[in-house]
Amino acid sequence: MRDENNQIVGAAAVFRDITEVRQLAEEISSVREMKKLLEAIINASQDVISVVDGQGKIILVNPAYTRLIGMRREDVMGKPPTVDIRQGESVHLRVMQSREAVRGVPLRVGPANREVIINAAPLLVDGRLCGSVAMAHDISEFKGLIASRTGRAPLQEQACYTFDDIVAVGSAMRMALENARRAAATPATVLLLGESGTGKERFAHAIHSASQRSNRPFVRVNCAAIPETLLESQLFGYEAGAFSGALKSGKKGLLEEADGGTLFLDEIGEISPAMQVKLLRVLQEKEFIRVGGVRAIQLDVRVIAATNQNLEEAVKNGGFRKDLYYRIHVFPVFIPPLRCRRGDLTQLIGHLLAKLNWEYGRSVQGISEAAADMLARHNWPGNVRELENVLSRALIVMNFDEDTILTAHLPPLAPAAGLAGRYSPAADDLPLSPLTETVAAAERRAIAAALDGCGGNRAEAARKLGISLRTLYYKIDKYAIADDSV
Ligand SMILES: Nc1ncnc2c1ncn2[C@@H]1O[C@H](COP(=O)(O)OP(=O)(O)OP(=O)(O)O)[C@@H](O)[C@H]1O
Repeated sequence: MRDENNQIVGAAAVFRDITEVRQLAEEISSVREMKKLLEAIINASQDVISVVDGQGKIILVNPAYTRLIGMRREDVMGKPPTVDIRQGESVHLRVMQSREAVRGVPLRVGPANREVIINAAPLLVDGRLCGSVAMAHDISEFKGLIASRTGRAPLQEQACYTFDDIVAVGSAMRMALENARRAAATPATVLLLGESGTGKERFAHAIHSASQRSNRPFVRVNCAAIPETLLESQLFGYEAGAFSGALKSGKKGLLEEADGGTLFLDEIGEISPAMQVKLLRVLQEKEFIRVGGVRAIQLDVRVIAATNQNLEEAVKNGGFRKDLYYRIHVFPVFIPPLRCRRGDLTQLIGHLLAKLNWEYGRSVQGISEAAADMLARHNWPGNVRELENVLSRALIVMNFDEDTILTAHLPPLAPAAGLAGRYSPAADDLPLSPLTETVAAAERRAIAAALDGCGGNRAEAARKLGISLRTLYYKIDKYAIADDSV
């Protein structure tokens, strides 16, 4: 019917449609608001969250994930949940198979091999499995918290790095790596020699990880950081009531903590003559007595020692016991300074950038040619650690929309003598020890003689030697030139 009534019915239908559309629009907008709110909550969470869909593909990660795991959103989205795992099995896959939640699963994740504990649960909508959600917690944070509450340094009981985590391009470094690999396959005591920041600790981790003791503890003792008065009780532990302030139950020392595993004695050149005697006894007898105790405790540890000092020189001038030196000098591995392996620079920069991106929650892609050239011409007295610091500073000064390190982001770096021109990779890998040691010894002698000749006046000695005062201070420190010779 095409009468008036009909028209009224038609208009009512249009009005009803408009009302429905309006309601729908309101619902959509509130769903959008809810989605935004949920996203804001997930993004604000300090907990690391990742979600996979029903097909087991990653569909959501939050910024805390990027920071902790060290991988960018675009590197993981749409990928299987195993993409970020270094060690262990994917909890998402487990949850999807069992449709049950899991709690407290330890894993190692991301380029930095971060140790985390994961809880995960299935996403069930009307009984249908739609995916899985996981939350990761950084274990080192817990360890730090426990340490700050108990006042006790956290024990490092697992090695975090393998040989794959060591950049070694040039022949000198590859040789060091090869030696270390050989040493790892034996139970021999290893002595890591190299300047500060060359990667001795990383090598120690890698040797342990590749050894038969890899699933046993790895305990690092920084001999320079523990005060002399505490070193003995920290190393050997003590019996109940051994001294005032001692725990009633007594305490295990680091040696016992390392039993069955590896004991990493970092900065071994720093220990006092008295401790040298005690340590020698442990290495010879393979047993020790707790402070205040009488019972000898058997010990089964593999020792890796490291020093940035010239121990041979220290033995000659009486600073280090000869017998202890020979005990630890079983399998020496010399790690060359960065200035002698400039061919490693490009790869090191890439490796460190991945690590720093993770630490700073950034996604810096690379470095300009001019900036790389500037880094290649620096002498790197602080070695890889200095390079890491320079790159960290660059990341800090960069704006969030910049993804390439430019010279403007770098601090002033003095070009090394003889490297004023463009760096040529062919000039890589200066000769290895013993020539380096000979040169170092000659340098040490020259500096000590100059200081003597100038009555200890460092500014004058620096002028005579033709080096900056800063370099002189660095070298005095590096070669442990005693104050009395100054
Ligand atoms: N070959 C390498 N590849 C990748 N990273 C490295 C390498 N060498 C050193 N690093 C990094 O450089 C920094 C310094 O290394 P490390 O602490 O192992 O040096 P070190 O020789 O033990 O220093 P120190 O004598 O001062 O204790 C660390 O962050 C380490 O991870």
